[in-house]
Amino acid sequence: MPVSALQTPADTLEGVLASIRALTLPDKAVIEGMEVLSASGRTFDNFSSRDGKLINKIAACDRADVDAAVHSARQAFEDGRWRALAPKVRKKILHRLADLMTGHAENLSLLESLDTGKPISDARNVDIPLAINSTRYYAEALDKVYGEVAPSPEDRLSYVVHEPLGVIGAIVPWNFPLHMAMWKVAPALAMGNSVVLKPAENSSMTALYTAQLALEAGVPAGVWNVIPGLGGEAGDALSRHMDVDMITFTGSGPIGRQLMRASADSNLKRVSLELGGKSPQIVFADSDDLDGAAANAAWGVFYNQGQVCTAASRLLVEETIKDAFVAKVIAVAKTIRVGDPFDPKTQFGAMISERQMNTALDYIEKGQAEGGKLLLGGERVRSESGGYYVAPSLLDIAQDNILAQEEVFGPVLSVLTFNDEQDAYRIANNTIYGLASGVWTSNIGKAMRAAKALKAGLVWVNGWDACDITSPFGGVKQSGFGRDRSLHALYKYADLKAVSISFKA
Ligand SMILES: NC(=O)C1=CN([C@@H]2O[C@H](COP(=O)(O)OP(=O)(O)OC[C@H]3O[C@@H](n4cnc5c(N)ncnc54)[C@H](O)[C@@H]3O)[C@@H](O)[C@H]2O)C=CC1
Ligand SMILES: O=C(O)/C=C/C=C(\O)C(=O)O
Repeated sequence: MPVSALQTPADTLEGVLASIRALTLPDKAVIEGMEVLSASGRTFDNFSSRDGKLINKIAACDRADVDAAVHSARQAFEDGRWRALAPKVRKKILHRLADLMTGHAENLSLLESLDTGKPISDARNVDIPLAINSTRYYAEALDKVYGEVAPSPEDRLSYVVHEPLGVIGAIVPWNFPLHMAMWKVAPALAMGNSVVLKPAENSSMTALYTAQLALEAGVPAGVWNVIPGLGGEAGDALSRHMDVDMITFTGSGPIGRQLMRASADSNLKRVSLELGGKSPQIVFADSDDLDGAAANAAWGVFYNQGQVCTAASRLLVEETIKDAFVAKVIAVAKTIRVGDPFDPKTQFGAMISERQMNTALDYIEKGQAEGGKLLLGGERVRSESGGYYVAPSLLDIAQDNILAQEEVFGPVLSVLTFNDEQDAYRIANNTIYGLASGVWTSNIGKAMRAAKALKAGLVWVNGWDACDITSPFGGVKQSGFGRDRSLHALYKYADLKAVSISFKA
């Protein structure tokens, strides 16, 4: 059980390594308020992305553990130990959780960087603060959930209330482990549900740690269970469970499809899917901030080593400024400090796994084989460390190149050109995905037309990743459906009940 409170973050590589050595690494499931081994006693190996070495062995939950966790969550839901608390009490407890996460932010950052290979500075400045922010946002929102009074005859009162769904199964990925978890867990809990969370097998530790903090904050046992394990075992069993009311998921398209099949084959549980993307960033020649556009073109895809569902992986630049603009992007990319994730100065760390690294390298090779011209990077770096590092890479491609269509989920930026507005929107929309999109222009009319023309759940004009928790996040087409963030995500975890009462004398 974690015990440390506010710590001063180490500001050297040696200091971070010493802090990590001092940590107790979470490795057990959290079910009914207890840290438990898997029922079978099996574990899975958790490897470091930074150097490929074994970090620890974590409980490998399977069907039996999922049954226990869902049973615990159901009991907690039905007896009302959480749902029936006054909203102001639940709010206070979730704020207390956010306070504890803040107190433990350095440990959470260390665990996140250790598990994923992301730079410690990103974990400290982005992942963990955003996870805390989500917790606070939904703590604050939960006592503002009002129902409606519906038009009725005079001797009748008809009203509509939002009721929690019951047991929510949350399945999250490894690219922003705690951040993605709290996008789902915080609104689901705020609405009064119980949650069974399955973290990705590469990145279970911050969720396990935070579930312990939730107990300390006063979230009753059983209300938030965490079952680490393999996707095909724990994740599959959760998705097929007859007593889970909803699966909320972020991850790959193939698993998203599988979750829908599992729902259809079991109890028709709701499914909310946040899947991948091939997001375009369009740069018009009339932009008066081409330096800003270049910085966003680079960081829009290289942040988190490109492992972001909204990665701006297609740069669409107006033909007339192509060469000058691409030179600017390359200049920015060359300043990115690739290095040891535990060095606080590092801006770009390791990819999650050997598999993910090889996927990125394969795509770079295929892109070139299909005529793409490599402009930067394209190779594995820091290989002597044993970790999984790919250089920020840029390719000039044609529209029929595989890199114009398929998600790489790695640090690979593909450059395409367009001639006019309609050409830009046509190319931008020419994928199966529709998650994020961006436009750089100084023409307000063009910005408005682009916002309308782009088929995406998110459109950012003159800035990439420009929204926060207050805006809904999610996609159209094969990027999925359902939204995280904002009040829309809160209501996603509720059902509507319409009541009509006669008071005729
Ligand atoms: N939209 C996003 O943010 C993400 C997209 N991806 C995409 O997916 C590709 C493969 O990455 P993976 O880690 O393999 O993604 P994935 O979709 O397999 O994993 C995401 C989560 O689903 C779970 N899962 C896996 N198989 C499952 C099953 N049969 N039933 C239920 N849950 C299951 C995993 O354990 C993990 O918790 C990446 O290269 C990337 O293109 C991956 C992670 C996040
Ligand atoms: O915008 C953010 O804060 C991060 C979003 C990342 C994802 O949803 C993802 O990569 O899955």
